Amino acid sequence: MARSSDLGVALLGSKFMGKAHSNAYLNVAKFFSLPLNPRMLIAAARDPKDLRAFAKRWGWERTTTDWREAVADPEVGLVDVSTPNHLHADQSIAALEAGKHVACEKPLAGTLDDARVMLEAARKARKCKTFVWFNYRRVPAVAFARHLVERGKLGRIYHVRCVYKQDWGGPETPLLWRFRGKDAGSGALGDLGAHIIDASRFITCDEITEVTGAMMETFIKERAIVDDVASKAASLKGGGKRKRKPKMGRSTVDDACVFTARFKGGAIATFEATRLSTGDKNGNRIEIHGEKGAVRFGFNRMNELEWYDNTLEAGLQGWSTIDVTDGSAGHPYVGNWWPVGHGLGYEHGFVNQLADTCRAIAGKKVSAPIPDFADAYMTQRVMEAVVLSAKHRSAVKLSEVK
Ligand SMILES: NC(=O)C1=CN([C@@H]2O[C@H](COP(=O)(O)OP(=O)(O)OC[C@H]3O[C@@H](n4cnc5c(N)ncnc54)[C@H](OP(=O)(O)O)[C@@H]3O)[C@@H](O)[C@H]2O)C=CC1
Ligand SMILES: O=C1CO[C@H](CO)[C@@H](O)[C@@H]1O
Repeated sequence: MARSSDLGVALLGSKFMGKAHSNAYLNVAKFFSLPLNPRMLIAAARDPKDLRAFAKRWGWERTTTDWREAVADPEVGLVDVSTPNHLHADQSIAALEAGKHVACEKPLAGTLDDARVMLEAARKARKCKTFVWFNYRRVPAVAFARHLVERGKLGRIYHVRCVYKQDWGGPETPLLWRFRGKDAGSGALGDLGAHIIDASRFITCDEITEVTGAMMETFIKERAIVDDVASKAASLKGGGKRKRKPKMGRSTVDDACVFTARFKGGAIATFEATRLSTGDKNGNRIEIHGEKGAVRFGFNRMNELEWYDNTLEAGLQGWSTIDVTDGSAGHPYVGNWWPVGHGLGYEHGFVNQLADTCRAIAGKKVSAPIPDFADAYMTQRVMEAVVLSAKHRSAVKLSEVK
């Protein structure tokens, strides 16, 4: 039975992110004391059999293959958009028009045009709050790096260096929606680059003003077409059930991209995002160097933050590794989980973000900004500047990208 403190949730999409978010809805109220608790009301996807099994496993009360039915449900207060990028606009806007809060996966949209109409819809729906699942903001080490910047520990920032390197995009991986421009918008740029653009803006508390020297490359031009049978098994691990000689289709997105950028505060930055970094699985890494200190974060050691204090006397200087697992020492979120030293994993970022989302919906303060549509639109503009810079082989000022 619904309680007044319940937040009815409709989840759109039930695969990778559908699971990550379901895990968050299941666990958030067990680890955080919240002003309202999510109720897993209705899950929507295309395949009814898969969907029923998913709902049973994760505890969703109802299912539908019609996402509009889920969005319109009067008991739903929050619509969670966990579908491919080309659906984010229609689904988010329908939810906002129905008076629901929206938590949409990243990137905000496949295209800047879609992102713009989403932003306009969010502005019109004054009573509704919007959130974008840039989950790395809620990794304790990343949130702690921002705290250090806010406390002036780095001083003036000179360098921002970001890479997001994965290797699942080899020729064996079929033409998933992630390789189709009309569904994904872009490839490595929107999939991986969006995360590090967002994280760099978040940690530095600064905005990118110019993108230069972008290169985007589609190394693998054709991939096996995913037929209906294979699509159920095909995944980021590659393969799935293949025909002997599969029909091939054109990949219309970048496999990799690199660019440089300038921040308003004067820092210069390098970015690299790739699905073809052989040997790298989730190589999300950010390094920031300032006048007074520097930080380095790497997802492979996500419970640690490397720190260099440039204000110490010369003989005492050196990189140190902070074990970011001590809530009582001010490390964000971890106090809600395990005793010191019993770190967190990938999935906890989503739970931490959901806790802050529930607080924000209830009008409570959160310790660091959760990206809303306006915030994620800034990241989308940077992505567009990258596309324009690569296309015209030129520098692009963000003021030229609206
Ligand atoms: N924050 C993060 O770290 C991550 C974010 N993402 C983002 O999450 C979103 C979803 O990605 P992910 O969960 O990996 O995607 P999946 O391909 O794993 O799942 C997509 C889901 O959307 C449903 N769907 C509805 N309509 C369509 C359609 N036309 N084409 C394809 N699927 C459809 C699918 O239904 P059915 O099950 O019936 O096929 C499926 O449940 C993307 O925006 C992506 O960028 C993804 C991974 C990590
Ligand atoms: O955000 C993301 C991070 O990694 C995934 C793959 O492992 C991406 O495809 C995804 O969209």
